[in-house]
Amino acid sequence: MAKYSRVSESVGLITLQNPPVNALSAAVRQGIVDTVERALSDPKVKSVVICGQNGIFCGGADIKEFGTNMSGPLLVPMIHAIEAANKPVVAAIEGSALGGGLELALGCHYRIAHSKARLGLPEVTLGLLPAAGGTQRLPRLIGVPAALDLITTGKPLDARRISTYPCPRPSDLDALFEGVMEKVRQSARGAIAPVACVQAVRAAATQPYTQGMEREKELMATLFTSGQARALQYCFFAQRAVSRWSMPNGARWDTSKPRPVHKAAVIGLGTMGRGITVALAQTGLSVIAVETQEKQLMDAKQAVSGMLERGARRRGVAPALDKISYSHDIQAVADVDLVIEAVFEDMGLKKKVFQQLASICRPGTFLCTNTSALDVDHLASQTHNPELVVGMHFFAPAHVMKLLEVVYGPRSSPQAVATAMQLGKKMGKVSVAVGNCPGFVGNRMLKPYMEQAFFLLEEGATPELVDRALEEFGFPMGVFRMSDLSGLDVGWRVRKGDGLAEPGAPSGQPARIRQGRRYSPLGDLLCEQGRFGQKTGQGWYQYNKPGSQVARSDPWLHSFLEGYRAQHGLVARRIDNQEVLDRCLYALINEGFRILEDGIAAGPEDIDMIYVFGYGWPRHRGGPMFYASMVGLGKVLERLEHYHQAHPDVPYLKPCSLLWRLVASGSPPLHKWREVIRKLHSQL
Ligand SMILES: CCC[C@H](O)CC(=O)SCCNC(=O)CCNC(=O)[C@H](O)C(C)(C)COP(=O)([O-])OP(=O)([O-])OC[C@H]1O[C@@H](n2cnc3c(N)ncnc32)[C@H](O)[C@@H]1OP(=O)([O-])[O-]
Repeated sequence: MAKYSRVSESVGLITLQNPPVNALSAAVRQGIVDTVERALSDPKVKSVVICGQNGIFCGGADIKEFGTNMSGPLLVPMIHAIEAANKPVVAAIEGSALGGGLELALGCHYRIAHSKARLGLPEVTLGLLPAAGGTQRLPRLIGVPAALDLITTGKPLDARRISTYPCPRPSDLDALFEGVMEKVRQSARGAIAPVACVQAVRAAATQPYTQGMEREKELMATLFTSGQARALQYCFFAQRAVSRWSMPNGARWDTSKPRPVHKAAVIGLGTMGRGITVALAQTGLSVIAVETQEKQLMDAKQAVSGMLERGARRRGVAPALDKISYSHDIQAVADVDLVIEAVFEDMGLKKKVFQQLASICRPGTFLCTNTSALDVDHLASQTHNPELVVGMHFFAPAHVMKLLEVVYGPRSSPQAVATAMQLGKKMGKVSVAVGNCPGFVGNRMLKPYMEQAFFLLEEGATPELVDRALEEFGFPMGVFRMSDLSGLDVGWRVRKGDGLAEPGAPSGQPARIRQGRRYSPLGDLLCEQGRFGQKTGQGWYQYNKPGSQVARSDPWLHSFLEGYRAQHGLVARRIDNQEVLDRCLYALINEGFRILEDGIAAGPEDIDMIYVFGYGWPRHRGGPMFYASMVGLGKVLERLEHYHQAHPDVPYLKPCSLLWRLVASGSPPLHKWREVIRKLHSQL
């Protein structure tokens, strides 16, 4: 696991060998200890070089070992021994030196890095801190401010020449640490690792090395056993697991070959279409951007160019303006490899576009829709080759948000899914393959979550109370602030389409019952008043002016809620944070179990990654299904039953049969759920 050789007579060369990233497993650590000892005791050897095989220095500690009984030499004494060596030891860094890998390099006396190498301490993203001396050595090497930045964000750096480093000279250390701590607490949203990172670097800056190392060890011990570290490490593997997709018909990632896509088209240049165009062009594809309205086309061209220029400035590259050609004629897409339709969310309009595409595009062109909830199979049936049709559901802003739901219908070919998944990966997205149903995975689960929030308002809560509870849990925005941001009219249009938001219920039907179940018309009533959220300056909150983002509590809304309750004979009761979390989150999780039961998502990791990357679910809580497994499935079931008994007219609160089954089979850990689901499907 660490090869030893002697080069040029006097140089001992130690090569880390543990594909794919030379992670520091027990065997590698043992290999390093043995080979360092050998080099130091060989009188012919005057200096030692440590490098990694296959162009990568080292990806850090072996994360897979974290959940196990760790054996083998410890990293800290191993690195100390290298630092204490009486012969010069040099780290020769190619590819990546991350986490424990960089800490190993920091223990060496010199470091030489390839100009393309990436160096970083990403431990914080796994809920940990660099506890092999990283928080103590790095500030000593590059200064406190730069070390704080690297350690608290986990972002990697390119290798740089020393002359380009700013000179580390903090004038007021206390103010610096307080400032960083404040910033970290705000952006961490309840994550404890970034805070511990600041505390550890503070020890480096204020205490002797040995005491600093003690502090680092103590903080790491707290993090290591925290549920947050488990959740973040779960996310690391889940993010990689979702690329190994499978479909219920047995098609899989490793047996389906994607087709290369060089030229793509985007139809419809509203907010989504513009973002998708930018994302494709930045990936290096040629893009035909189509918008039939001349004025809209001109506006879109200006907006897309602006986005590309800003992005290029940030990344220090040339903007990919010449990758895009604009057209108001859909015929321009005749020779592309793949089309992404992003017109207005209206089935009639989308059907028409698909019929046109089917007759214009050359045979074999993949036709994708960016719908967020409509039936992909129905669109596929408008074409001659339904096997070439899949959904590519991007999230706004499409060139920024990491999530892509790739939606397959019953007739989508494995090759079409593989091609969309690979294109997503090229665009830097976390692509998750999901089945076709209204709302797919993400928006389908959002429905019961939002419904509960509305019901809580009817029962006595305020938007402020509900949002605060969800934000304290770790969401960047509560449900009502989010709804104001994305526009209340969007959901209103969908509810009208579903025959729910009729002004005045059909005769004989109470206003709070629709289609035989409890319904809250609160959102519809606000829309009827023209309160669409931020864009109109009023929604669940009030804003200084239309477009402003600073939400303020609105006395009008509070008296509106009181009037509404009085009109419907509802008596407001006290609702606490726990009830908000229980009702909103467990209703969402229950739908997640239904999605697994229906085979719409292949496993809980898929759902979790959709929520972490697309819906602001706090990463340090691992995603909704992971969270349910941490809370305990028995408890989730018991709470759902309790609330369903209290609200029998709310079907979303009725625990679904997969949850019952999992609890009946002893609440197995999340990685075993697939077995229970498989059994369930084989019995159906
Ligand atoms: C005492 C404290 C010590 C210390 O402070 C703690 C640490 O070091 S914490 C650690 C701090 N270090 C980090 O957080 C670095 C985490 N790693 C990365 O950021 C990227 O993997 C890297 C940039 C290295 C390569 O990117 P890429 O080229 O796009 O490749 P890829 O990402 O697709 O990975 C390929 C395969 O390798 C697997 N695997 C990777 N790393 C590890 C690991 N450390 N372990 C185990 N496995 C690892 C990965 O799961 C995947 O497996 P599979 O079965 O094929 O799905």
